[in-house]
Amino acid sequence: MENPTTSKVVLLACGSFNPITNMHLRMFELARDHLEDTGQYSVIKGIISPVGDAYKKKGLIEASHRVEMARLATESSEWITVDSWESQQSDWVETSKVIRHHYEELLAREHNRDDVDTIKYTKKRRIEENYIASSVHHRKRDGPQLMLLCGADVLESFGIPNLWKQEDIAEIVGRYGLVCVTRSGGDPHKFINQSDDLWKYRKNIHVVHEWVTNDISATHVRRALRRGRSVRYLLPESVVRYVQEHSLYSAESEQKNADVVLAPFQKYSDASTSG
Ligand SMILES: Nc1ncnc2c1ncn2[C@@H]1O[C@H](COP(=O)(O)OP(=O)(O)OP(=O)(O)O)[C@@H](O)[C@H]1O
Ligand SMILES: NC(=O)c1ccc[n+]([C@@H]2O[C@H](COP(=O)(O)O)[C@@H](O)[C@H]2O)c1
Ligand SMILES: [Zn+2]
Repeated sequence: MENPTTSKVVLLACGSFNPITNMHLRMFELARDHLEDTGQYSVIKGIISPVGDAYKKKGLIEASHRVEMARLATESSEWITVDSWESQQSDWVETSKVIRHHYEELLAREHNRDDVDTIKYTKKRRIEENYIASSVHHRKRDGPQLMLLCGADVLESFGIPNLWKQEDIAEIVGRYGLVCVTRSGGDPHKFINQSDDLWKYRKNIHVVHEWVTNDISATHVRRALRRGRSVRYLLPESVVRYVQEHSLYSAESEQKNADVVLAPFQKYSDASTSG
């Protein structure tokens, strides 16, 4: 029987998705199982938010392609969706602002079910049914929670100087919450233990252990593609087809932004030098 005190959760994953891989999709399934297994949460929706071109990461191809591939990849999911708001902003948007944007949308949707959404109608209807079912069964005072979903490498990147603002980390982890999926080579528990800031918010950080260690990375996929190797079964078939049809990922595309500083470094190094 369902626990009447469960909180509704929406999971938001920010990243390059250059291109989206099966592991990005698995990350959502693993996180939902983990959260629901605690008996405290009911996960009603997942959002993939590809970063905009202004992030300037090396090898980052146009957002329109990355968004379209993510759309194709999530077509068969009943609960994972893609949102292009972040990718359409002309400047790079800090993750804390992306979360705020989606949280405001979520609250607005709670009050107005007629708002426009990019997800197709059937998926929208299923998600809305979930909302309704959860609000009938679990009369929680507060609305749904939005949590950031990431791999352990993103959590560990919190420790890289000039990449994240301390107040943003505090807001993401303290106010919203983080779901972190283990990735080979990382040890999120150790990282949390060693950081006073993260330790303070440890109850808001849900570490999901991926037992089937999976080393799929978009870097590996791009490398295979520019060498003419197969990437079948690492990506959804529709994404493999899209990559082929548009001849994406070449030696040339990998050189994009090669001599440009990543947007957060640009932003925070400027801030520290300008006083
Ligand atoms: N194999 C994986 N295990 C756990 N998390 C993953 C895995 N692959 C990607 N992620 C997570 O998915 C999110 C988006 O990642 P991103 O788009 O950078 O993919 P990536 O495979 O790491 O790509 P790249 O190699 O270009 O960095 C991040 O939170 C990242 O940690
Ligand atoms: N300070 C910040 O808000 C900050 C810093 C670094 C990366 N990020 C985000 O984390 C994600 C990381 O993506 P990659 O792992 O593909 O680089 C991106 O969505 C990026 O915008 C945010
Ligand atoms: Zn990555």
